[in-house]
Amino acid sequence: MVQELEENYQMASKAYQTLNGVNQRHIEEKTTLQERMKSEAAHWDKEKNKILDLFSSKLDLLHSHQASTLQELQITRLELGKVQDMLKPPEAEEEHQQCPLPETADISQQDDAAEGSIMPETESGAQAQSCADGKPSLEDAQARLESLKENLYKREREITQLLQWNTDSKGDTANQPPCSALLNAVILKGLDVAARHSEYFTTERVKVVGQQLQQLQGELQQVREENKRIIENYNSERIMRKKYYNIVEDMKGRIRVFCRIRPMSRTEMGGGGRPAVDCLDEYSVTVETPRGLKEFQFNKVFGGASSQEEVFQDTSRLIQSAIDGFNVCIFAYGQTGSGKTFTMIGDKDLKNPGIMPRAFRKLFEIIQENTSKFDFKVSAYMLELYNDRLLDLFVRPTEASSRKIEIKKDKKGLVFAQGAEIMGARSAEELFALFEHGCANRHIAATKINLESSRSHLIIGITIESTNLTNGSVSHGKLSLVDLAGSERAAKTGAKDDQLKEANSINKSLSALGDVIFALSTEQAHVPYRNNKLTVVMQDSLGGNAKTLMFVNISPSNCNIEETLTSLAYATRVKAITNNAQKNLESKEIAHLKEIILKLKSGQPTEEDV
Ligand SMILES: Nc1ncnc2c1ncn2[C@@H]1O[C@H](COP(=O)(O)OP(=O)(O)OP(=O)(O)O)[C@@H](O)[C@H]1O
Repeated sequence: MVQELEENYQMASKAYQTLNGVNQRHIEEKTTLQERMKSEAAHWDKEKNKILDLFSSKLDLLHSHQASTLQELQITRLELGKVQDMLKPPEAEEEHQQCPLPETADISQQDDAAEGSIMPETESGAQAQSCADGKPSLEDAQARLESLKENLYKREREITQLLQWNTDSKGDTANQPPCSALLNAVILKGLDVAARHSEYFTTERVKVVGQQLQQLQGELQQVREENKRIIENYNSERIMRKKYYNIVEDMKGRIRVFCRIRPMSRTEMGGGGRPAVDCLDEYSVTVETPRGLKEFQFNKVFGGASSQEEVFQDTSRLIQSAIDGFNVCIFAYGQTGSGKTFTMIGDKDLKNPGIMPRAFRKLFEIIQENTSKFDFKVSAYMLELYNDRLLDLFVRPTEASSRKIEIKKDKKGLVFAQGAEIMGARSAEELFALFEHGCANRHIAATKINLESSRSHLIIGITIESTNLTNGSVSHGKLSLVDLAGSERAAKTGAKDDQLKEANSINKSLSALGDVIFALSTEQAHVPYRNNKLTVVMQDSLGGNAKTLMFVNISPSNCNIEETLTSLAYATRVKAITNNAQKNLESKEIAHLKEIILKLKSGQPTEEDV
């Protein structure tokens, strides 16, 4: 007996030494990796600065181009004015100057003009006649004044349209721009007037004016094309800059934040609401506030027309990370009725499945592709945090209320739910069946804002153990999918009694989450994770070792502006949080030694004993 104990002790000591050696090696590997990461981060910082420099020089160029374009437009406007003056039939001047004669016209024409003989049979003819008679009628003068005023407004509108078109980068190139249309109209008008007043407008004169107009038209076309090119360059550089920024932020371990704007709901449209939120490009969202337009930047912005598939496409690489042994968390945050459940789960009859069902499918697709190289084990737990209580959704509600579930952290800082039912799944279908079973036990109620409002936070934890069949190394990945209950104001949702209690509990937990986010984003020494069960559950996802993706869901309507701004400010803070994602991988030796130690501890015989 003593000898056996001695042998066991020897074996444990040996195991301890081997583990120590492996540990040392890992520390060295970690140091090397840290150094490499540091130098890569420095490299990316340099790259980022280069990109920023390039961008600002391009921006300067764009500004100077825009200034010169504006100048040219001013000149064009003046030129147009001059051209109009030149084309103005002599009668207009006569009215203003009590029948003065064109300076350049010859004497015979002047005589004719004085008699009104070159005036065609227009109202101005009559006016000229009355002018020649020396008895201008008040009505005539007034009518003429009105028509001049109308002409002036028309010109003003044309010029404004012309300027507008030039500043609008999205002008349809296939369509003729208003400036060309305007010039063409001027040319035609000029030719018409010239034809009617052929004595005054000699062919030579018409030719010169025509040439000037054509030259002007060509210059305008050039300015237009250059403007378009500059704006295209500006837009593509803006997008490129943000892409690189995302890569750098990713490398730093920043939490990724995607913003999703849902379409206007029938209730919002019926209540006279109008859209006040817009996506500027795939990274920026703007909100019309009473204090002006506010812009927010995220790693990705999805508009109302984005499909569930598009949203998932940008998310799916995280599923691969979970299989590779990373701790991954995807969660949705937003006002009640903003589309969190639609994004995470899908619509009611799952015609438009969201991230969760798609993630289940993707998970097993990747597993299927790798079965020749790895052995996989998938298991899941499903909880809801309802009225400050953690409930197991895999058991009946009556049983769930008597179960005690505690959130614990393992040595690597990974959160797990002690006391929760953990179910294995061998296919996407099995996992989905488990999920549906859990969903049936959830707390859902109708509020004034959302007919199927989630009254609890939903937390699904999927663990993936994969054993490399070649070298025996084992990795443990975790995929946490969280659909948070919506932040809300009781007055707006019409909550009473039990619903008010639910709403208070939801708001309390979200406020605790806000405190954690604030502490992390401002790098405080103390992070108040323990203030609420929600923050305890999410502690390895925020500021922990997870690769985290947050969806901030928002309504597009002007009636939700306040909530939208709060959510976007919340999400902007989350963007600043850095996680330290690490792969949970053990070599074959460590996994084996751990198994032996466990067996020794429990007094079971080991393979070596046999
Ligand atoms: N992108 C979208 N496209 C179409 N319909 C959407 C979209 N997002 C949300 N909806 C619809 O809007 C309504 C509210 O969405 P959802 O239930 O997902 O909101 P929620 O944020 O989860 O609300 P709560 O916090 O109250 O649970 C649902 O009818 C949903 O189908």
